[in-house]
Amino acid sequence: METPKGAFSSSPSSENAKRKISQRGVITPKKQRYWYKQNQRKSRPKFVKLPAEVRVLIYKHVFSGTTWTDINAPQKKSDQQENPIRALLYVNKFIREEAVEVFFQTCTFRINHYRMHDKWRSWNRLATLTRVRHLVLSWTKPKRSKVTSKKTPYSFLAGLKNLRTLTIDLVGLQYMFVDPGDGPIDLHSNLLRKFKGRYNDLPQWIKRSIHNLPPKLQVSFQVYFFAAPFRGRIAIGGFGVIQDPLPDADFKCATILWRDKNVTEIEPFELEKWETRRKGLEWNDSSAALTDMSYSATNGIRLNGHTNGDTSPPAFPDDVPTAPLLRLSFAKLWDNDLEEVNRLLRACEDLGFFYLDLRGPGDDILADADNLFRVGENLYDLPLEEKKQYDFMHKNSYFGYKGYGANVVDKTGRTDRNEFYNVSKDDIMGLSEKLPAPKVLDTQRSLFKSFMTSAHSIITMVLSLLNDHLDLPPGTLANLHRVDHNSGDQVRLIKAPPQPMDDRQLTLGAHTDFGSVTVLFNRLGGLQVLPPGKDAEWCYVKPLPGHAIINLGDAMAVFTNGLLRSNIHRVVSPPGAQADFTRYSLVYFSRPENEVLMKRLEGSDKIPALDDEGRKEEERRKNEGILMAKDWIIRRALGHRHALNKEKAMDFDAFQGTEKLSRREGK
Ligand SMILES: O=C(O)CCC(=O)C(=O)O
Ligand SMILES: [Fe+2]
Repeated sequence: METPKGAFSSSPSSENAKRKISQRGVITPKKQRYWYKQNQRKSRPKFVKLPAEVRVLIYKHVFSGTTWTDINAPQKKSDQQENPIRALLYVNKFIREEAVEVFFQTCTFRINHYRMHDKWRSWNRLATLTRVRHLVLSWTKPKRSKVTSKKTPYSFLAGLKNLRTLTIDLVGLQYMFVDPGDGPIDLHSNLLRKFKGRYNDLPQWIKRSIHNLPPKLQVSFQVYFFAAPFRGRIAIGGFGVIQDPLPDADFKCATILWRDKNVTEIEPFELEKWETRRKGLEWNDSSAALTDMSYSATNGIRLNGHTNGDTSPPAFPDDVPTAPLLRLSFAKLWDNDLEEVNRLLRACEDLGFFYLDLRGPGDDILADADNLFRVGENLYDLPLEEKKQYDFMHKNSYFGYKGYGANVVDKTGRTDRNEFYNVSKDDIMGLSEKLPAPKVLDTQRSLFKSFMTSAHSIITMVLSLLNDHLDLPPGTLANLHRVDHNSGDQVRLIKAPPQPMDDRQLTLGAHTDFGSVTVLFNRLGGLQVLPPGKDAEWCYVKPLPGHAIINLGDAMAVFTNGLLRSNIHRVVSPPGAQADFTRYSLVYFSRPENEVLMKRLEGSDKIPALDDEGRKEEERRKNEGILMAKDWIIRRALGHRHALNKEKAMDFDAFQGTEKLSRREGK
């Protein structure tokens, strides 16, 4: 909401403020002095002694988000007591004159058509009408039609000279019931018909009034969807229109979130997203549905018990321990900025994790990442049966889909709490046979290609800088990771739904990444790293907008015999209130080309020589047939799949990566 222009930009004691206030014609300096003295004399609380801008902030705080159904002032003392917020306007003349402006700028008036017949006459006469900025008209088809007059009750709209937003809420709850377990349902056409019906119900004179509103006025219609538990069944419905009846109107749709039978949040969304929403209308995950009946209302009507869908999640809390990742600039590294390169080296040796600020030169990949997050949401909206068709583990491939709970995450045999889908770089770049994939992915191959190309070039830059630092022959690392050669590089789209409050477990088990360099995009918290050292504790990595999280994997630790770190990390429920939200994340994993050997690299004096333990380790890899990057990665990626490996999936020693090297327990 706007601050009254210029009126309160400095303290009342300053000449400037006095001049501005008096220019506004609301309070003259004389009046101000008078009230000030009055207050001093009576030794009342010194509210008016506060700087004017602070008073305005207080008024705003009190009034913001309030909705009123009555434009008239409360007439009696008892009205004011019932209405403590508006009572602020009646404390005294000074406060009223100041606050009333803020009141009208900040709050919304709502008129229900049903009650118009006894309101509109008095409203028509009100001088205050010109001050109203935000109005919601809610329309219910009257049961007993009291509104007979041909003279439109909406003539008062013409008096709303300063109206900024008009929201037309075609209330009229339409709902249907669905039994849990009914399986996929397509409600779209049904709801569409009902919404159109609501709009058609509007009398011509209302439509005319709406059409005659000033062109600049922002008119919006509301569409609400909801899904709410009701006597062991699910009521699903919506109200409003979803068709733009005014060609130039700013059409808005909204999703309502119900919690404990109350509307707690309304999320607006643009019409272009309607198609995406529509897909969400299919309720297709009946196995996950309704484990929690307390509420559910999501992007359309996707019920999975705990999710509250894609209303904006709260910020990452500031009272949880976070890992001290360095924040590096892509632009500076690209320019070979000496200081920035030194920080990169420090980050790769100390923690093996850092943030990369991509804003500016990395805007393209940031935009691709945003789009891929949406692709991820569409992908996971597919029915489980369809997604399962793309699980290729039985063909000894980790590309494709991994179902919820398919991996063991600890020695006790607990399973993960996420789904993911791996998209192969070789497939997208046409370097290998095309894998079967769902349409939502197949139609996005050029987006994947663009994202993969950008991610790979970031990785090549990091590898080249590390190469210089390690004094390896020029191009050594980059030549083990050529984008046009076969490797296990992949994009991973991950979805982790919220977990029940009393049963939160690992979403993704503790691990080191299997390959070389990982580029990760997070929106919600939940990723944790275990810093080196014996007594270290898990710390969250706070997602930063415009930044990727970069980390090194097993191959870099092996190539450099532990000089560079491949840090252990895991994923848990997002911290604080974020835990109620579905966590999507997006990763690019780069890996050495298929035939590269997982061994200490030759050719650098900086890389420590292998000790006995290290030599044994290399020998073991050779004997187990996992010396080649390709085999190393398959073993790591599929080892914990219980459907493949049964009891063995719990053997964390058998499938370990460079965890021990990463722990540096002695240091
Ligand atoms: O989702 C995340 O933030 C991390 C995922 C991850 O570590 C992985 O897939 O290897
Ligand atoms: Fe990872």
